[in-house]
Amino acid sequence: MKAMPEFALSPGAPAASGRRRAIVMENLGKRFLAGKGEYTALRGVDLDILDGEFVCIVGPSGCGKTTLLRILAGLDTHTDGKLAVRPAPPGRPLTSVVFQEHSIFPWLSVYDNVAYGVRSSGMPKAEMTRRIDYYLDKVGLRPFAHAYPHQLSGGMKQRVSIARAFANDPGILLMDEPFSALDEQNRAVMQEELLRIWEETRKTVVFITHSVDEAVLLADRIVVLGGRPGGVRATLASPFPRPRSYAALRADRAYVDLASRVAAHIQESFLQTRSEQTGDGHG
Ligand SMILES: Nc1ncnc2c1ncn2[C@@H]1O[C@H](COP(=O)(O)OP(=O)(O)OP(=O)(O)O)[C@@H](O)[C@H]1O
Repeated sequence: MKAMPEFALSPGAPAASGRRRAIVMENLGKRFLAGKGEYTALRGVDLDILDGEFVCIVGPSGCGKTTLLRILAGLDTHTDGKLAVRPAPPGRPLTSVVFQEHSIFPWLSVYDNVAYGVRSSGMPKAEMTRRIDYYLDKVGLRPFAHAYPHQLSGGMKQRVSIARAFANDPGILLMDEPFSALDEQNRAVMQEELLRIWEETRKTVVFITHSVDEAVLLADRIVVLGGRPGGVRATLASPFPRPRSYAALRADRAYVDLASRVAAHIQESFLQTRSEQTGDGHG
């Protein structure tokens, strides 16, 4: 995907924190055609995401989380406001997306699935092999490099998607509920694996989840979307140092406090979303 031309309007200027902004959304909105009218899924979204920041987006069902991610991924376009994404360095993709359902090719081996994007980057073969092996190791799939997707569990397939996304080395990693189809044990393992890889790469990540615990474990900042049309209802900064582990975090009183605050904002957004549902021209 190409860098969006509006970035010229806001060329990587530092945010108040002094860190560069990776994504700038100003009054961003999305209207879908719905029957003879239109349906506004997002309205007035003002949100900056900083370089190297791990942002989790939470909010009630239908508030526009996936719509927002699809717009950031260039899979859909915004209809109102401005969006600017800092261009990735030459030879690197602007974004990579990991979806809820793994999206790996059944006819390719684990190795070839992870290699898929990197192969078209023009990278020298030795470096490519080193990078793919590195991420296969990170997600514990090196012994399965020559296996095919039908020989893997759901958790292993999702690991392939994650290894591929990191191996592509995108400017921004977008994740839409990547662990929600996994059982609790696999989910906990994957969250810690993701944290470990992220610690090493410090990529800009936008991660959608329905799980408050997951958001608190992973995020530097949690953004609560809500309402109909959806918009930013709250943003909460995480006070927890890194590296993090679930065990240590759960024993921290501040963890319970932050999780309760996030849950309260989501509940508030849910009630607001429900009360705004009537007369929306949808369905
Ligand atoms: N292509 C489309 N055409 C019309 N309406 C759409 C389209 N895509 C999404 N919507 C509507 O936009 C709203 C937001 O949908 P979206 O999938 O972004 O919500 P969400 O917060 O990700 O929900 P969930 O948590 O259930 O996945 C919903 O009301 C949905 O029906």
